Amino acid sequence: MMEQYKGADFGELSPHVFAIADVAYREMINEGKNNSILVSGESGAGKTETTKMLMRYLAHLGGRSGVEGRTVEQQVLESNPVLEAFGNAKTVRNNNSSRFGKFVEIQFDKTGRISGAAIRTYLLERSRVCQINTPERNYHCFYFLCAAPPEDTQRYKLADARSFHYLNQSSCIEVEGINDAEEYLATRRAMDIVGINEEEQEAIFRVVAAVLHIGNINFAKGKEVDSSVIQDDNSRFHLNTASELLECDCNNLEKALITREIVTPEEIITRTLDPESALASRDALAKTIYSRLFDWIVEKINVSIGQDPNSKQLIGVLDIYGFESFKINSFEQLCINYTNEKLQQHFNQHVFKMEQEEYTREEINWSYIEFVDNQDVLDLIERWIDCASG
Ligand SMILES: Nc1ncnc2c1ncn2[C@@H]1O[C@H](COP(=O)(O)OP(=O)(O)OP(=O)(O)O)[C@@H](O)[C@H]1O
Repeated sequence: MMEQYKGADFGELSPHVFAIADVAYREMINEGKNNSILVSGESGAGKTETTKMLMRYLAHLGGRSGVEGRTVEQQVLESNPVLEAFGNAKTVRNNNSSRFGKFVEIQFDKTGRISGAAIRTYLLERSRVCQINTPERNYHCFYFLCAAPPEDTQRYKLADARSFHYLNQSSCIEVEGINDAEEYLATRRAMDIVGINEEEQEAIFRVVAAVLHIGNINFAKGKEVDSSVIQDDNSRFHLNTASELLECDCNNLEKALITREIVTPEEIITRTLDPESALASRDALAKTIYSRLFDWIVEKINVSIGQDPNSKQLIGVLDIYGFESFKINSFEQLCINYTNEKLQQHFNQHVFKMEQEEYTREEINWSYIEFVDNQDVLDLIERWIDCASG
């Protein structure tokens, strides 16, 4: 199929993602134009799969066969399983839903060969780390790690996924078509290819396990008013294990969870927290650690793939998270849907509005094409943001 679309005139063959990638590549080569491809659609529509096909096609056109070692295109393609393990989860709509936005910039040299790449990610859904509902799951990597070979799970003091609060809030632990044990090994192999070494892999999974242990730390009321203590021996075990895995002092970790420091111009005031606030601070810590781990992995992949400082030509592929509407929508859905509306407006602007204005200007006889203009939706959200920010 790739061969058929290679160099074919746009529109000559049936519509296909390869046709879009082909025209982007040809224009870049022939006219020196950089191009970006926006892959949009609601959640589960097939954006991520389409993005992978676009990248495979670009690798087919600009790849360097016969090159020794790991090529840029191989690393870019192999970064998908790694990013999906840490940034994708089962949702109501999609068993492998991307919970972040991704912009992949593929750089080419003068001869049209791929010479570097950069991956930028946006807005990982942090709330999922601590809160999930049936029939959804948390991020895949947690289940992969719980299903790892015994020597690995023992090292991280892990047990069945059902024993962890961050996973057992949903009754969905296994997903049809996903073999967590095999995926764990596949993720490790993909990490090797993208240049994450054994020691770094250990550190990554230590942090993943630590997040699970943090989620099992519970609090009881302390003697003082509005204070709390570690609930029982079980919670203390998880606190100790989390601090071992994170290589931090156990007392400091405990203090960080049950107190809050308020910095004033004069002094730093330490206040104790009631059990409910301590739980909130536990969850905030888990979310922050996980999202920073994700950013670190992306950064690591980028360093390993490498950028071409001399590259003048590039093709960007944007895979955003799709539009979502649940029974209860949170701030995250507002951000996701606002982004989608904004991109839809960009599409409307270029495909309908500007094009038709040009027809009018040039007095071309054509029949007006109706489209749903979502400007009112954007006005509503943007004016609300303006008001909220004062
Ligand atoms: N071209 C395809 N061929 C076969 N199956 C596909 C194809 N595209 C998508 N699918 C199926 O649909 C599922 C959802 O696709 P994908 O993850 O690409 O959706 P998405 O639009 O990126 O969703 P989200 O916004 O939730 O990340 C895939 O896991 C796969 O099972």
